[in-house]
Amino acid sequence: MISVRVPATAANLGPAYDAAGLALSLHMRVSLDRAPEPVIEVRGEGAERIPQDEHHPSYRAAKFVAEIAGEPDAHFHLIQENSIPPERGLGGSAAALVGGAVAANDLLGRHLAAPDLLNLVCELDGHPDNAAPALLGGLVTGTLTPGGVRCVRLYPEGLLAVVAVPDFAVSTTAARRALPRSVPHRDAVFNVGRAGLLVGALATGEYGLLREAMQDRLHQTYRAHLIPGLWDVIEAALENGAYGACLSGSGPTVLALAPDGSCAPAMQAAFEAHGVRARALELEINASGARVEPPGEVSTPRLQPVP
Ligand SMILES: Nc1ncnc2c1ncn2[C@@H]1O[C@H](COP(=O)(O)OP(=O)(O)O)[C@@H](O)[C@H]1O
Ligand SMILES: N[C@@H](CCOP(=O)(O)O)C(=O)O
Repeated sequence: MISVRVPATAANLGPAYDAAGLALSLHMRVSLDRAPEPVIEVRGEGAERIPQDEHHPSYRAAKFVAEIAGEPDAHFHLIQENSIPPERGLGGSAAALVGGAVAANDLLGRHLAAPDLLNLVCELDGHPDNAAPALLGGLVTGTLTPGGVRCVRLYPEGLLAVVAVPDFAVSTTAARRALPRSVPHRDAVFNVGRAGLLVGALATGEYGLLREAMQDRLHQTYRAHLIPGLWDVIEAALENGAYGACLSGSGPTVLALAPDGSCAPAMQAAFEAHGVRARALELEINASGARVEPPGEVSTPRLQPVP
């Protein structure tokens, strides 16, 4: 059986909608073996919200890889041990796709080279801002082009990701449906400037710029009605030491980039003031991305809330 450990990701980082994402120290493990018929087992965080059949994203990705490897009739035994809360804006579905694709590629003889794997998982997810950092680790900024994914990976140092994870789900599909078909030109200009500043600040360590650089006009405003307290939680993070804060992916989780975890209780309290129970987690930036685990090096991924 091949086991792959895959990190959660926070996409968008405010203005970089569908363009940038950060890998986080919160993981799932996807284990895969050949089997005479499909067997899917899901354990851990949010298992009841995850398909336990061939619709499981890891299974679907594994089948895509099997087709490319010339084995369209292959079946698998899949075990997922999960610590990434599903439908919370922490890239759970992308991580599952990445885990299934990487495990199947290893199991079936590595027919896909690294760039092909990257293209496959980003295409399956529909946008590269979760799948690319889940596969590669660090901060990845990039885009889908007719020639495949083009991206750059950075590793910002001295930065913690504090996330406040509400106890309700928002599906990415529903949150994408909430977006308008067109936006005012001035809002597009607003975001282009901030997205550039964001990547520059994260590349150079000028984190004092993040407060401005993590502002957005392309998606958060249109999604705010789905997340009670969004603006107050962002404000609470900024008032309690965070460099910058925003919606994580399509939400409902709120992400703060900070020097330490001191903004966590205030973020949690701000959600509570709106009747939302939330767990606050202090996460590090994951540098390795998806990693095939050597046999014997199997640790159970655990979700550890801030006490
Ligand atoms: N951690 C996870 N593990 C496995 N499947 C997941 C996970 N998170 C989400 N999914 C699956 O992907 C579907 C789409 O999830 P999505 O709304 O994109 O959530 P997320 O923001 O967590 O990626 C879910 O309905 C679920 O079937
Ligand atoms: N750019 C996407 C990111 C979705 O991230 P997820 O973690 O919510 O799946 C979007 O904003 O729709």
